[in-house]
Amino acid sequence: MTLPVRRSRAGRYGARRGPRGGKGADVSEATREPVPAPPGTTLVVGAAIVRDGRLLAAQRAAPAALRGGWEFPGGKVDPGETPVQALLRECREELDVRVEPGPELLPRTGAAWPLSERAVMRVWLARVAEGEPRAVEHLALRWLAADELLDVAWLAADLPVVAAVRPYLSGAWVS
Ligand SMILES: Nc1nc2c([nH]c(=O)n2[C@H]2C[C@H](O)[C@@H](COP(=O)(O)OP(=O)(O)OP(=O)(O)O)O2)c(=O)[nH]1
Repeated sequence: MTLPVRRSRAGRYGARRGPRGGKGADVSEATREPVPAPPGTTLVVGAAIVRDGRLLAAQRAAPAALRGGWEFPGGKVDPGETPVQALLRECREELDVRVEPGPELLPRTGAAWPLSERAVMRVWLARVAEGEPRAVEHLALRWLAADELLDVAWLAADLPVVAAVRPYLSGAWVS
């Protein structure tokens, strides 16, 4: 069966379907040209770290309004940094691990996942290449199996991303 492609986006990102059809989203290679956030928009990056069929979720400690909410490890891209550099830095700072980014998880519409009126997030599938994640800045970490994905209170904007990760929990995207 030929899987549908999103032609308008495929050219820009070199997007391809995931190995199992990637029902929730398209993926692209981490090495593609970075896509800047629209002017006036903060670009956040997140790592969907998968191991043994589980997704790593991290519980925010701050600010107060977000404390207790669960998210993808990551943060804002600093000036002069590429998004992938920011992803690696944030995972080192927050989890004390080196991650290896895989394909980017793309929303069906738009260049990135909307977080708010002023922020968007780009998310890469990733695996731990070195170290064991520990909650350096977060309250807690959890490895969530497919049937546990919604057991934690994700930040609202993350829910579509979590749904998009689900088909990739098999780790089959790791070549
Ligand atoms: N890291 C991360 N941030 C998220 C997610 N979902 C979501 O809405 N956000 C929001 C929360 C924050 O308002 C913003 C990211 O800011 P951050 O505080 O993580 O960034 P940072 O580590 O660079 O922190 P700072 O230098 O600004 O203190 O994006 C997510 O899954 N991961």
